[in-house]
Amino acid sequence: MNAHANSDPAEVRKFSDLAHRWWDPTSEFRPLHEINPLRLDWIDGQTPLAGKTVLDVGCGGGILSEGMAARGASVTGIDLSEKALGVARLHLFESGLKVDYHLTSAEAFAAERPAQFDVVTCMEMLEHVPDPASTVVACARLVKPGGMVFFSTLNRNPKSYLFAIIGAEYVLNLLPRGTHDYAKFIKPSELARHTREAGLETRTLTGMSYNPFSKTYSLGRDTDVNYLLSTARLA
Ligand SMILES: C[S@@+](CC[C@H](N)C(=O)[O-])C[C@H]1O[C@@H](n2cnc3c(N)ncnc32)[C@H](O)[C@@H]1O
Repeated sequence: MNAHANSDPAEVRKFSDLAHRWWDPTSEFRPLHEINPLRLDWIDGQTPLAGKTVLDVGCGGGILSEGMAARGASVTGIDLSEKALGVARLHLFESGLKVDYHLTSAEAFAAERPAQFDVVTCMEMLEHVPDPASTVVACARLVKPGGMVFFSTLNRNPKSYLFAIIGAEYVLNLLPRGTHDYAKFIKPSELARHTREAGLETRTLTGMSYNPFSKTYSLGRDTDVNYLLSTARLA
């Protein structure tokens, strides 16, 4: 397979165009900054990150990658946006952390480094690729047998359309218009089928909700809009 076949250049361009604002917590990337402590604790609580080798697929400017490195993991980040990776590399000078960034796709990296990582994360990325099942297979190939793979994405139903597109992009202006394409949202049952077919066993399904009054995110049982799925590769 062509290394970059499973990518939509328009999607990658969206992130490249905004990349210079990645680390501004008041910018379009504010939601990623705000959810970062929640998802870090969620991952760390299931597989302590200290001392692990971790691959962050679709790492962008490195918000999650750096968070995991700060918790003692040896982190590699991959993305297809050269600009986002440029910002990620520059930010290491500011944070003093160490992350190994590469411009490549999950599929190409899986061919190069199969079964090399204790943990793989693929957060807020699957809804931006043409063939999410292919990305899931690549993540399963990249993790060591017995290792964990973590995903997060957006559910597909009328409520998620209302909250994630109308609410976030048109009413609250949390995200630029056009950030998300409803047709690419993925139901938990669909993601669970992709992971099962890739040899990954489901561990936990957790919801993430935004409260527009307190302007805070929280994890919980409501998987209607944003959700996180943890899986383990069969040993
Ligand atoms: C919403 S950002 C999420 C960044 C990061 N995972 C986080 O949650 O903080 C989506 C990222 O996926 C990247 N991306 C989109 N399509 C990709 C592909 N086919 N392969 C690798 N990265 C991709 C974009 O360039 C962007 O950096």
